Amino acid sequence: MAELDALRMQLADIDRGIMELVGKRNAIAKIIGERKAAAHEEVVVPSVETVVVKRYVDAGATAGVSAAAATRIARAVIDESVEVQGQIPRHAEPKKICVVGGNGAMGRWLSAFFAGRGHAVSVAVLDPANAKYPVMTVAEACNTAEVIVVSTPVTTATAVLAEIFASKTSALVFDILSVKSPVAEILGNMAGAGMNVCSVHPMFGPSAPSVAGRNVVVADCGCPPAVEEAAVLFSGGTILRMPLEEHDPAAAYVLGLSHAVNLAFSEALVRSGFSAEMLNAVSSTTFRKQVAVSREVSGENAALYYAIQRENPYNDAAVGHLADAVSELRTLGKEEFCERMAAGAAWYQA
Ligand SMILES: C=C(O[C@@H]1C=C(C(=O)O)C=C[C@H]1O)C(=O)O
Repeated sequence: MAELDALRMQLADIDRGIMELVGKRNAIAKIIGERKAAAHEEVVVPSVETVVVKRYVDAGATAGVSAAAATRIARAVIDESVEVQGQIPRHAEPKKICVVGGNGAMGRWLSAFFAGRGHAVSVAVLDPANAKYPVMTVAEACNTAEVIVVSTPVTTATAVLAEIFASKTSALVFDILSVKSPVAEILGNMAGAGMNVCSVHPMFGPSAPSVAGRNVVVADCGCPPAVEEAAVLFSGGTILRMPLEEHDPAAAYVLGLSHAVNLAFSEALVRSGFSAEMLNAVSSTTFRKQVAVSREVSGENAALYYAIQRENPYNDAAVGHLADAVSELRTLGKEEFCERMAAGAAWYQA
């Protein structure tokens, strides 16, 4: 026992040393992050990360650490340094920004995010008593704000955009909806009338600690300068510019399909009659990973997830492929099964 205790003390010393090194690494990453912030550059540099991961794998091979563990450790320290860099305030030219729907989960995230960057944030909300920022009406925002962010549910966004359209405001206007088809027409009309409008989709939820390393789609609905103006507001994130009409076909896969897979997985578990405790006790590697994702998805905002399934007209085709693939899996012959599995592997390789 005394021998084990002594060995564990040695491990404890090493563990503290590792944390000390990660802390030192973070401090250097922070300096790199400050340079990036000053230059309005993205935090994540995938080509550098590839080199870093290889460095861990190579050093691991020498030190007797498996490639798998070296890769996981590399990922953990890189993710940590990305978050450190994401917390560095980015000094943009301060703007008067009104977040419509500023009491919602993403509305709150955006308000705090913009306020943290030195912007003067106000909100237009249904319940002013719960607001964390000065409250104004949409009409007032149209008169006084320099940026109006529409962060409402899909069902109310069109009416809000119509009110903004009617005001002919000169403010930069964008929504952050997960589904763009319901607002594509009005956004196009607003741009056609000369308004400063685009459409943004942060590809993350309100639990994201920063924008660093996270994708932000900035979609063009006919006013390219608005795209650039909005991109600056999200500087540090990984900005992806695209024409508005390209958003929903892709979102049907990166949101609709991936939610559907997880929702169906959870539903199948509910129908199984087994308890979570029982299946977790016999879990396989794949089951454990799948449960981690599906469990997280099951706790998300149901109204939003419903809209993502129902309001994106491209979703039916994406989820249809899933339904077909699952039903065919039950009858495929061995040869075809193997071919399809190989085709899947090849798709990821390409
Ligand atoms: C530290 C940097 O920023 C990020 C973090 C990296 C890391 O922790 O090694 C590598 C590349 C970037 O994605 C950098 O650019 O060097």
